[in-house]
Amino acid sequence: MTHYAFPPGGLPEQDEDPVGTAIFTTAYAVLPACTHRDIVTSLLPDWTDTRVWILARPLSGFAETFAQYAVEVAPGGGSKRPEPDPDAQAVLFVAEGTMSLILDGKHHSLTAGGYAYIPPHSAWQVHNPADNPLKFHWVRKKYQSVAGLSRPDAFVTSDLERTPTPMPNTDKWATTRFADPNDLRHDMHVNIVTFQPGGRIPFAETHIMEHGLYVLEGEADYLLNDQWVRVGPGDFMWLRAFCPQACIAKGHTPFRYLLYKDVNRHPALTL
Ligand SMILES: NC(=O)N[C@H](N)C(=O)O
Repeated sequence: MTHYAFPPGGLPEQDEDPVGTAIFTTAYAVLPACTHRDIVTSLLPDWTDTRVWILARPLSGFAETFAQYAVEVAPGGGSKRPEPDPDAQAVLFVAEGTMSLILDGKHHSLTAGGYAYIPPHSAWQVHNPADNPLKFHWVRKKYQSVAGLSRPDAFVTSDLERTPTPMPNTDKWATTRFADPNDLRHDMHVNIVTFQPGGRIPFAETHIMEHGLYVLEGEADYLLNDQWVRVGPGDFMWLRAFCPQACIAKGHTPFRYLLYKDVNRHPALTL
């Protein structure tokens, strides 16, 4: 059965040795699942009974484009004003529990695998109507509008309803695309990438798109710049533009991750 990872939370034992697997460099970061404990969560204005692991944010003036959160909403919690920035668009991806989403006046109920694209200037609300926690991933990006192009339409779907598109020349690497790649109104994609055991990115991809990469299930060796790192469920990777990347899926089950990338726009020019 498909499983979608989420930060484990909890507290480490006081006699544990600190695990030194987190990596932070100017080109990439690795925040392993074991670093996502209770004491690194944030609370947000206008959200009740909710805690958030903020995994990525624009950081340095090198034009990072997105923020990425893992959000845990206790029963009865949620928000009537989830997004303070009207220019921000969002992708919500449910890992566990039930999400009640009101989007532009329409009600949607999302369970594990559920996916919502929320354009900028949308009216939306999120609540947890169930008796168990709602756990979801939230990617935020300020929408970069273009003269003559309207904003993209909202949509709600599920990983379980989508058919992954195989990558060229392989049956071991496929991408589940939620937005139409030819629809230039979109300036970000949040896809799910799936590798069968032994599947690989067989060269060091080096491109302008930034990535937030949350491992949903399975294991792999991942190349970041010049370093190979073993990653598994709940590990998060942040890659700045042009950071070389490749991977080899290990183990006996599919390796899957939620992948943010910025797309379809000119880079801003500075003097
Ligand atoms: N690291 C990745 O999975 N990269 C993808 N091939 C991508 O950039 O779409």
